[in-house]
Amino acid sequence: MKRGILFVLSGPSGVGKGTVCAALRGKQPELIYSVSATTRSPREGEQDGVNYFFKTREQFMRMIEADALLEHAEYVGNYYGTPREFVEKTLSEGKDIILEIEVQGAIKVREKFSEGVFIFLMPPSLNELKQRIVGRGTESQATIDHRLSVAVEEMNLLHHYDYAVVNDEIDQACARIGAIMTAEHCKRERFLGELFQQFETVQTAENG
Ligand SMILES: Nc1nc2c(ncn2[C@@H]2O[C@H](COP(=O)(O)OP(=O)(O)O)[C@@H](O)[C@H]2O)c(=O)[nH]1
Ligand SMILES: Nc1ncnc2c1ncn2[C@@H]1O[C@H](COP(=O)(O)OP(=O)(O)O)[C@@H](O)[C@H]1O
Repeated sequence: MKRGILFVLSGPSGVGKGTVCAALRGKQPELIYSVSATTRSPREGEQDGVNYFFKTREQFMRMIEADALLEHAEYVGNYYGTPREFVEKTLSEGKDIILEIEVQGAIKVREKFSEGVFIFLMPPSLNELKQRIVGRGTESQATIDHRLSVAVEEMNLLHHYDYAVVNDEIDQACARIGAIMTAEHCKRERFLGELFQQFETVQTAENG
C-alpha cells in the first residue's frame, strides 16, 4: 500500500504555525494532525487530547523511557514531544500527517524520516514577529523575551529545510503550503510507473 507523506511545519515561536495549521485544517480535511505531548500547563480554552496531551514531567519522562516519542525537545522550560505510534500508523495507512513542532525537534525528525517534507514558516519581518508574540498575550514579559531570543537563533536553522514559506497573510501562506503538498504528491505518484509500462508495452508490440 502507498505510504502517506510526513509534512513538518516548523519555525520560530509566534510566526503563526498554530494559526496556519488551524486554517489548513479547514482547507485540507484529509490531512491528519499529530497531537503532541507537553509538560506546559494548558492555556485558557486548550483541551487535553485536542491541543496537546498535557503531562507531568514524570509522565513525560516515562514516555521517553518507553520510546513512545518520535522526538522530543525542551523549549523555554517545558518539554514537547511527538507520539510515535500515531505517526507511524497514519503513514502506513497511506494518509498524510503534519507535525507542527519547533526547530530542534524538526531536525531530529529529519534524521529518522529523511523522506519527510520540511517546511520552515518565516515571519515577514523581525518586527512583525515581535508584534505577534506580544499581541498573542499568552506569555509573561520574561517568557516573551526568552521566546524572542530563541526565535532569532531559530531563524539560522532555515538551511535544514526543504521549503521556506513567508506567513504574511494566512490565506496566502496556506495556499503556498497547499502547492508544496500537491507538488510532493506529483513527485511520488507511483501509478506513473505503471502508466509508463503500459506505453512501453504498446510501443514494443507496435515495433515488433
Ligand atoms: N519538538 C517539538 N516541538 C513541539 C511539539 N509540539 C509543539 N511544539 C512546539 O513547541 C513550541 C511551543 O509551543 P506552545 O507552548 O504551544 O506555544 P506556541 O506554539 O508558540 O503557541 C512551538 O514552537 C511548537 O510548535 C512537539 O511535539 N515537539
Ligand atoms: N499571517 C498573520 N498575520 C497576522 N497575524 C498573524 C498571522 N499568523 C499568525 N498571526 C498571529 O500571531 C500570533 C502568533 O501565532 P501562533 O499561531 O500562536 O504562532 P506559533 O504557533 O508559531 O507560536 C497570534 O496572535 C496569531 O493570531
